[in-house]
Amino acid sequence: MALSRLVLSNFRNISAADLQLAPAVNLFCGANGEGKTSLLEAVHMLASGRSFRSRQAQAVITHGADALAVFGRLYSGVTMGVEKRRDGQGRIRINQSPAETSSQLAACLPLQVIDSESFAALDGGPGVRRQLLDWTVFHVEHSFALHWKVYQSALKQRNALLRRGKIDTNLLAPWDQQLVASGEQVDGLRRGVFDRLADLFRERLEDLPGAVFGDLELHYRSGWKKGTGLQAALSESLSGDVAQGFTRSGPHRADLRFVIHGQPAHAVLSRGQQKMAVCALRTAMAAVVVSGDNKPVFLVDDLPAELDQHNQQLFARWVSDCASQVLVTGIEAQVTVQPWLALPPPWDTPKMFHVEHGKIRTVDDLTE
Ligand SMILES: Nc1ncnc2c1ncn2[C@@H]1O[C@H](COP(=O)(O)OP(=O)(O)OP(=O)(O)O)[C@@H](O)[C@H]1O
Repeated sequence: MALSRLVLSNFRNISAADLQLAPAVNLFCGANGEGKTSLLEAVHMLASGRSFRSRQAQAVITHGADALAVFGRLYSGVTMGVEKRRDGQGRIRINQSPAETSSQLAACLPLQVIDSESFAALDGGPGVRRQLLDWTVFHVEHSFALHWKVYQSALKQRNALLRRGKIDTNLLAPWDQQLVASGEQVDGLRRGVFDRLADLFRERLEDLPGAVFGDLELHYRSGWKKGTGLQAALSESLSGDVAQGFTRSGPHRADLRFVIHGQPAHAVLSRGQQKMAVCALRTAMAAVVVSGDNKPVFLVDDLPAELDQHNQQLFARWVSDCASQVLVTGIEAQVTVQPWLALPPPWDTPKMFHVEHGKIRTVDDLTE
């Protein structure tokens, strides 16, 4: 669901901004360090309650200010607000009422971010890829959040017992039961979504220049021994789990693998090819969610970096097929606007903003 209005106060170097956003493409251009990424970061905070660059809200609040606030209105009329204070307190509101969890924000405003950290989908740890799969499952399978929560709480209890060392294994039984019941559910929901995701990912790879993409395979790993039930896997690894003090099998160890001729994809693909593989994955994730009826918003930090013009245009087309809206940053306005101009309306008429010293203004003329 697209954002129609975005209001910020004391967000990094942006002391105040009140923006009317276009329903499709919004471009934010300016020199280094002027506040472009901060603006995307603010939208991310609105959709999740946290920054994508810093764990500490204090780092994000403008130096010398006590609190930051981000407010957004969606084209549907829904309003959302996040406030963070320097003392660690904060507030989340949806339609002016307090929200209990940040996942309520995520449900209102599904978001995809593509920035320099996105390469971690290929070269980072399994946790990053698990999160990507789970983002997709969360938005299409409404029971997923509950099963995952139950699983994580059982896992915490089981690990606490395992850490004690010599334990009566009967004590583990109730937690194992909960772990198996919720863990099999989590795995089943992930598998169903993964199959759709893998098909849509492959479709996008077919658009890409370079035979190497024909050899790129995406695999799902459940987190325990193939062909075994979770209960059997837990029993089999029990002595090792007791020795190590934690549970080594289960959906908390799930992973997605990107493989080319048996090698991790990031060891084979060029940097630009890696970025396109990430873009293919992110837009495939969004396309899975679209069939669930809530189109995501894309935040793209410096789209032109590493991509030639053909790939930028391809990405713009993928986004226009699966997103409700995109906010893109770039340094040169003329370069940043190019990929969108050949798309069908309303994607061909980007709204342009210039960002300078934390001040954001709309511009009509690209040479301004
Ligand atoms: N808490 C803060 N208070 C005030 N200013 C901050 C704070 N944190 C960061 N800044 C400054 O805000 C500016 C915004 O940086 P941002 O990353 O948004 O720039 P950018 O336009 O995306 O640049 P680039 O093109 O280099 O990526 C930087 O100059 C940074 O030093």
